[in-house]
Amino acid sequence: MDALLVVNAGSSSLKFQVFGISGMDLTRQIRGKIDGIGTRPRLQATAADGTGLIDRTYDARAIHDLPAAIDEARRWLLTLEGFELRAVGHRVVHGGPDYARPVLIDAAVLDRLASYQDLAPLHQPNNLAPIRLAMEINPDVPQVACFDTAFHRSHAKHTDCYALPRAFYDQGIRRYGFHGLSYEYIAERLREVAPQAARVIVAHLGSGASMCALRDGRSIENTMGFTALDGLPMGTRPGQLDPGVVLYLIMEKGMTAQAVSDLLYHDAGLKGLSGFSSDMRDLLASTDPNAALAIAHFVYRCVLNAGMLAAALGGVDAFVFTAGVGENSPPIRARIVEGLAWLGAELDPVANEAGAALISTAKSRVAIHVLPTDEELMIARHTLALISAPNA
Ligand SMILES: Nc1ncnc2c1ncn2[C@@H]1O[C@H](COP(=O)(O)OP(=O)(O)O)[C@@H](O)[C@H]1O
Ligand SMILES: CC(=O)OP(=O)(O)O
Ligand SMILES: [Mg+2]
Repeated sequence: MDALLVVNAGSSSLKFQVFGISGMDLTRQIRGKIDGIGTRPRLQATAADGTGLIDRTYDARAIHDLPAAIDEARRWLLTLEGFELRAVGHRVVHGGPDYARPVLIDAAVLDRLASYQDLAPLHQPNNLAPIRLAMEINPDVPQVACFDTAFHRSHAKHTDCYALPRAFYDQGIRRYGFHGLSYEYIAERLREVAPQAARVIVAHLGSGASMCALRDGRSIENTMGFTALDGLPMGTRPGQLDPGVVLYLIMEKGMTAQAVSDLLYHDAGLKGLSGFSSDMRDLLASTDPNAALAIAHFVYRCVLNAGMLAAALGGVDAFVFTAGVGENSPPIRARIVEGLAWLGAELDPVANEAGAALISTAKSRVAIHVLPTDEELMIARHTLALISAPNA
């Protein structure tokens, strides 16, 4: 069968899927992921009918980073039979000022994408490594890069700029925003499940976390900026931080730029505040007061940022939870919705515990949805469209 491979390297997980292609039709054949990288690595894959193909756990040291996960996933994928690889689609977190839509990758594109490495050090190197590998192994198979930043390129300029001299904007120092493939998918789902909702806040709460304001299905604002450090607190990133803290650490505490970068990308957020884990499941299961502090901070910042996006939208018709925490954690959803009571949001606790798709009461003024995201499907569609009509 002609097949398309999708690769999505996140900050704590590597997701991969195989789609069968026939003309412009895509049929999902395999869903796979390695999550808990560096904490509790686990490789799982299922066939189209949900049958388990592999479920293997590893010692944290065996798969301690994304390159190790890529290696393991590749070894497993090579054992599959019956697929003729026709294209590979990749999630690439940063598209910089140059890429407002998916692009076919060649050596020049790859060089350009590598130049954004410092703008997304937790992701970009891991996004580009499998591209280089596939170029080496299968140089004739087309590869497509799909960007987290592209969906936000519709933002108005006054929302996109920082209050810095204009030259900095022209150099590309802008509020790009991320998780765009996820928001693009959710916007599409909302056209089916809530077509009347014009003003929507989507909370993508995973290991990386952000929120997006959708007006009529288009992104008008989000909580991330130039890099994926801004906005909400995350597994290992602090979210919004006074830049004065960075200056103080370098100028007064003598930290090197690299040490500050490591702190902000790897040792802050839930991990930094709790002192022991970046994984929300660990914090929820713990009785440590520092875990409670990390959760309270996370919930508070989510509520605060939702208020900001509500202002950008001039009111809220619907609120969507998605990604690892948003899709799977009833207690976190409950606490965030409690903080949105001022907007007229009211939770149906039974629906929330049951993991229903709609978790608000009938009289809630904001419809609260839980919609599993599907970045991989968006990547597959963009990839198929580009290889079918590369010059469109
Ligand atoms: N049942 C759960 N309760 C709370 N958090 C969960 C649950 N399941 C997964 N998560 C959280 O989801 C995160 C992974 O989300 P995901 O969107 O897959 O992340 P990423 O793509 O950024 O690697 C994990 O770090 C974990 O904290
Ligand atoms: C942009 C980003 O933070 O991505 P992820 O949530 O996959 O880490
Ligand atoms: Mg992710």
